[in-house]
Amino acid sequence: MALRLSGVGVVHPGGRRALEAVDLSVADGERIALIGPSGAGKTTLLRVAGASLRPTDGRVELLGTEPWGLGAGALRRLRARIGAVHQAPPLPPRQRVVTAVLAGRLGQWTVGKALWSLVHPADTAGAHDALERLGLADRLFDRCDRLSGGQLQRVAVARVLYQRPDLLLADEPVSSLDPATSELLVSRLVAQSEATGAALVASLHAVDLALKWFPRVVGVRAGRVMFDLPAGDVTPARLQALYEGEAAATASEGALVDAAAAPAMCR
Ligand SMILES: Nc1ncnc2c1ncn2[C@@H]1O[C@H](COP(=O)(O)OP(=O)(O)OP(=O)(O)O)[C@@H](O)[C@H]1O
Repeated sequence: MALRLSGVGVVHPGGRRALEAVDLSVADGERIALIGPSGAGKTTLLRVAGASLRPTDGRVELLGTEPWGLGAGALRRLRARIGAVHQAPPLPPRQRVVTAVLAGRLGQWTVGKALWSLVHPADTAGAHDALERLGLADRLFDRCDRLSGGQLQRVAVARVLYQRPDLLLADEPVSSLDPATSELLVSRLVAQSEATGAALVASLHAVDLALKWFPRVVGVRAGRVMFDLPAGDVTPARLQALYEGEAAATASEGALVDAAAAPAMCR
């Protein structure tokens, strides 16, 4: 099992509850899209799934291990098996594209090799190959601050392709991208999952992409899983129920929706 969350709750500093009693299991090789309105808790859920945020309540099992019972070294090795694409890729502006891509494997290399690769890129052919899959091979030696926002997002995806993680987590990887580039990025993440058997969990505001590329779709609203369904069962009515409470939920200072009061198809 790639990921198992049981009764997970998160209260952020300041007291805002972002997740409540979330149960979610993701098998090896499975592809899941997280959808839901802004502030629903998707990023928080992905941070818990990537062991970068310890939940306030509940249990997390990640690639067969409970991350929060591990020592620092074992936790670092576990995190090196997880690949994450963020909404705004944290790429140092002066870094060269090749170095940014090779950084995907820093966690898997010895400290010496990792430090040396910052000066002398160790595997330019590998970085070139990953960038080629995203149509960006000609920018291999450019600096990151010479790239557009969309090109930077492609570099961030090239980095996880190069990393070859066992679990792929993508937090709105196509925010502010044009439709063709969005399609390219999602298709490459899906191809990577299929080729390597890595599970893929991606949050997406583009519902059409979620339904097209992901066999299973999880609707999240106000910190709770509202539905967890095969893509073919996500009807317009379910989507309306998921998104229609957005304004009300925001207005009530993040108050959680009572699951018992949720529509019948929710669980
Ligand atoms: N670091 C933080 N400190 C305090 N509150 C936070 C923090 N991160 C998120 N929150 C709050 O937790 C709730 C869920 O936020 P989260 O970012 O997980 O939602 P989201 O579904 O990813 O939203 P979006 O689609 O807009 O990215 C929100 O109410 C948000 O304000």
